[in-house]
Amino acid sequence: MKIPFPLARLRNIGIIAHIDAGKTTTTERLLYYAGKISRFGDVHTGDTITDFLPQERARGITIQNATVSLPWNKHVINLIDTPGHMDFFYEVMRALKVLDGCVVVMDAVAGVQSQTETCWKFARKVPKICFINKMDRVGAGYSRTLMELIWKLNSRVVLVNIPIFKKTQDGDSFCGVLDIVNQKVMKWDLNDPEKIDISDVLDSENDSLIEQYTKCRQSMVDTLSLFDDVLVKSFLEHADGDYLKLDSKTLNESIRKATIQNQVTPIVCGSSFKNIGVQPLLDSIINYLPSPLEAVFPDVNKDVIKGPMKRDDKLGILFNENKDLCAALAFKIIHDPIRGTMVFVRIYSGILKNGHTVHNTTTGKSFKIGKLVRMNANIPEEITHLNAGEIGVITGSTISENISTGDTLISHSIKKDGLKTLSRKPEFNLKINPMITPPPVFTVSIEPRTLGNKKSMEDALHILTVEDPSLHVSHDAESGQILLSGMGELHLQIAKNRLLNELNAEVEVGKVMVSYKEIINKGSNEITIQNENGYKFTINVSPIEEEKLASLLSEDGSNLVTENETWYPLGSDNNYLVMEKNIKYALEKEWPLQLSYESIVNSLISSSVVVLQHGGKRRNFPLYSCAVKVKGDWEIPIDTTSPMEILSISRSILSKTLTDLPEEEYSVLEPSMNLKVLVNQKDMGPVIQDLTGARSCTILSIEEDSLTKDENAVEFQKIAHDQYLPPDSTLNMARLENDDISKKVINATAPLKAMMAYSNKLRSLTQGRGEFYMTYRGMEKLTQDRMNSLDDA
Ligand SMILES: Nc1nc2c(ncn2[C@@H]2O[C@H](COP(=O)(O)OP(=O)(O)OP(=O)(O)O)[C@@H](O)[C@H]2O)c(=O)[nH]1
Repeated sequence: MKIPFPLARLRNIGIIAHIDAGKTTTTERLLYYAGKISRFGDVHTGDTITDFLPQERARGITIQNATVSLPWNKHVINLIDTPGHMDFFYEVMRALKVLDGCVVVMDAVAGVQSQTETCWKFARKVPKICFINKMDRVGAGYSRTLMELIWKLNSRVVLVNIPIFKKTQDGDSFCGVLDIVNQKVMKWDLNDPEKIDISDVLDSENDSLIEQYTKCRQSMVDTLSLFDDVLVKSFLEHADGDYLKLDSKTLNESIRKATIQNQVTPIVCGSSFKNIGVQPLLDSIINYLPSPLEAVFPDVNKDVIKGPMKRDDKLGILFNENKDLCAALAFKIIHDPIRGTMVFVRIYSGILKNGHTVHNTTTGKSFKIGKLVRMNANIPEEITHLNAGEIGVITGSTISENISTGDTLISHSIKKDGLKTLSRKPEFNLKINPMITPPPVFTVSIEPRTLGNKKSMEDALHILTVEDPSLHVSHDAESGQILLSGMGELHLQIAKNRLLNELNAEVEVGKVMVSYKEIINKGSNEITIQNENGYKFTINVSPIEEEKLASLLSEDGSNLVTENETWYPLGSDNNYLVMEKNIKYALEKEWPLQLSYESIVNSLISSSVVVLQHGGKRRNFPLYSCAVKVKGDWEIPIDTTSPMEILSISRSILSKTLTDLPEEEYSVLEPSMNLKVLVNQKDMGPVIQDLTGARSCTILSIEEDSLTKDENAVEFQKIAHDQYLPPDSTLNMARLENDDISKKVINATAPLKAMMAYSNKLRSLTQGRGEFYMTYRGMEKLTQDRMNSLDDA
């Protein structure tokens, strides 16, 4: 038998950052230097490996995650190139769910940009290294970017390498890096991407370089010594307290430990476009980011995994020490015109084999899987099995109706049909908590061109939403229209193009509108139905108290089990199905019903989603932040095999209890955004006037760019002060108080509706110098004024 690839030599990583930081260009160079491609493509010519969708090539931006695998120094790196545009943030969220570490790419001119901040915060538990890219550009600021990183992202840094420049007629030109760990000067040949001139820094005749090296080393050791006693011992005993004598192996081990513990971020720099600094980035991925054996444990339902999870060299994570168990998470689904449905999975435990039967713990269904493949961007490679820690794809005719994004799959690692053996163990019900889909904020109406096009429209919409769960389809009860909702205007534009051009749907798409919701202000009556067929359900709906929800949610927002209740998310509108522990069946030793518990829950989920989507009494907008509570006294006949009656009973109770609530108990909500506008001092007046006047924004603060009012700011300002930063002509610019140069940041909250087409307005108010970023803040009740403007619209 083939010996499995050692898990310790595997890296599952993502590449994340603000739009245009250079993620795809960097990925392309990583593939090139790893020997996976013989020439690198370019985002301008639309021939990169990871941006393979027609729309990605046409627009030069990444829209969906692309997985590639590359060898480096006897290791394998599975890498996901993620999109940087905020409309596609769900892609980043789902990649981070299955990755063990990530590379954060920064544009050395732009510094720490807003979407990088968002990604960084979301990835707070994931070990990271940072690649300061675009060092070749005029205005690139290595130390200025680092300063921002420390202040804005609150991280300690370890400078693995720093930039070096050569003098030219036009000034300094970026040509290589000074490797602080290995004491090397590395200079790349601009005419030959393979050629590097490497020398010992101490042999250099450049005193300033030696001084920078010495100071960086000292700063590195001082930072690492805060966390690592082994390093301190080595420094004192073997290096005689001399910073330069500490060997690179000890340093690398220490950086690795501190990175995996999330205590420091190693920094490397370069220019992907000019092929400088990419090989040291590859080394750093291997040296500092965790293997699956060192990664953070996945978040699972604690009711079935009672003891601590353990790690095994070959089997990955052991749940309840079960060595037969294979557990995987489905994190992405695509429909390939030739290969059919393809489900991307991350294996956490055991081995998944071709043709084995798997059990979906989310739906309660079991089925046989077809072929397994490993994807390199859009090129598949057939394989016989997937080992723990690996990322791969399941294909086969049975999977399309049996797996959705976020489902946990269980299989027997050895026996082809070994589910019977597993089904007696508690971990048969293991759930790796899925990612939560963010609420959509924009909507378009979709109509078939003719009645005959209705079926093909529904099929196309089904494919779109299965592939991208951050798109939602609903039905407007009042107008009878089908509505497609998403995360932003670009998101819906791309979806529209896919519908028309890729999926060939004959549809008319309306104009983009903001998604409104409704909320109930108090709980509805509890209604019980008990019928002669032996069904009994008691259900009511109440508004969710945010504090209660926050106290229940695990850190990544998905594990909701209390002593008496389990909370199941209902789509993306912050609605939940709350199942009380069943009084009758919970006491039985073995499950007495024909129908699985999962299919009962799934029926209740389906009916709740339909009724809540049907909308509130004010404007029929979908209901938001509701808990549908099913009391624990429910009963169903023991021999029922179909959930149909559960669907219809629960739907009728829910509709009735919501209809009984008077209209005054419903309120309309609109999406509210956190807004950050960067402008020069002299443009502030008109920008603020426009925001507070026509756009009803609330200004929260006005700050200097790159300063943070965060409570950690003082601590991190001190860290920034203590950290040695190499000389950088742009460093002081960040601190200049000169009104013409220093940018101000206006922080505000804004109703999304008022911010539509804001980029044109800001451009005209600031002669193109202003920038703005928005992130979703939450749904807010409409003020009377805004309610009136809704009436007028
Ligand atoms: N000068 C310079 N330009 C670069 C460098 N790396 C990338 N670029 C350019 O930056 C632009 C964006 O590069 P991409 O690689 O598409 O950036 P991205 O982060 O993948 O973008 P999204 O995936 O759309 O978020 C392109 O014009 C690249 O050629 C670099 O090192 N130096």
